[in-house]
Amino acid sequence: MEKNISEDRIRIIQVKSEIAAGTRGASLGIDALKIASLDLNSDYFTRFDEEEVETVNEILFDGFEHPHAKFIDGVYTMESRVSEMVKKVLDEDNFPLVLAGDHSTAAGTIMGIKNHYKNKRLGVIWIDAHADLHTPYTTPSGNMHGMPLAMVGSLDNMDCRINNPKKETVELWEKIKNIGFKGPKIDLSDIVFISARDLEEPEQFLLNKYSIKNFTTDEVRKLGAKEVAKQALDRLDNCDIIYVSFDVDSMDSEISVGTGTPVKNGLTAEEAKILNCELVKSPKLVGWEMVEVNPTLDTENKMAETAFEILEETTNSMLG
Ligand SMILES: NC(=[NH2+])NCCC[C@H](N)C(=O)O
Ligand SMILES: [Mn+2]
Repeated sequence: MEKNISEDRIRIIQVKSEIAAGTRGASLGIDALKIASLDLNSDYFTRFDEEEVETVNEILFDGFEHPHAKFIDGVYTMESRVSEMVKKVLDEDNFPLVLAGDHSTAAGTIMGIKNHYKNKRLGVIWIDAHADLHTPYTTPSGNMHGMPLAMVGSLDNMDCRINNPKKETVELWEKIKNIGFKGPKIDLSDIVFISARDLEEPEQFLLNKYSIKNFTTDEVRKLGAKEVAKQALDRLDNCDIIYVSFDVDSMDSEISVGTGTPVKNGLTAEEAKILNCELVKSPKLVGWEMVEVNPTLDTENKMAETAFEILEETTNSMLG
């Protein structure tokens, strides 16, 4: 078993990038979490060593050249940097706890994990309103935070093609899929979604094609968050290691106001907390991530305060 996470092994990796989101402001999410910790009188951010990945957010001022994969050149840089940082932290025998802006960089986290654990089978638990399985060929928006799982699954999803990205876009997309090493980092059937409820048809097609399980909000409510966490881990029984990605928009749009793409019928904050706290008890856990807090869309930092409480309890839960 992999896990024995002690307080001194946790490295908070900050990725204040927002270039892959469609709405501005997610790069401020990490600072909003820190403000929340102060307002809630928590010593959380004094407890762990931090790392920070340098961003390229200034490219936002230039406008985008790739309509079906906006700022893909910057996204390629970010995925590479995150991947290297996560690998470095794991190489040093520490635990990557990633706090990021837009969700695209979770692909970098997965690339870094797989680059360290080359021969291990990685299971991914994706708690999110969205499936983030688009490609430049299928995206409705061109926003690359809708694409991280396709990046690490090395997918194009040509069966569902609706866009015709230009040559330069495709070249960069190929480079992204091959960061770290050539080809897929995960098996698509080793993904479990929780509360994914705003999927486009090309994504639903992939869920069916690879028999990917999505625990709906209804199932979480009926079975209870603890039971769903158990069943999610059971489904990944054949995986050697587990990574959990928590997008705050998995929570209901009444709670997750301060995020770029809120969706109705989501989790309660309590359900999200229990799910994360249970999942991170797995001895196979090798990484955890929280994304998409956007204080510019919020009132009185509510989103960050809710997210911070989940962050703190989840971290305490992984320490055992
Ligand atoms: N990580 C996120 N918030 N993703 C939202 C994606 C929304 C939509 N599916 C799109 O591709 O534009
Ligand atoms: Mn997401």
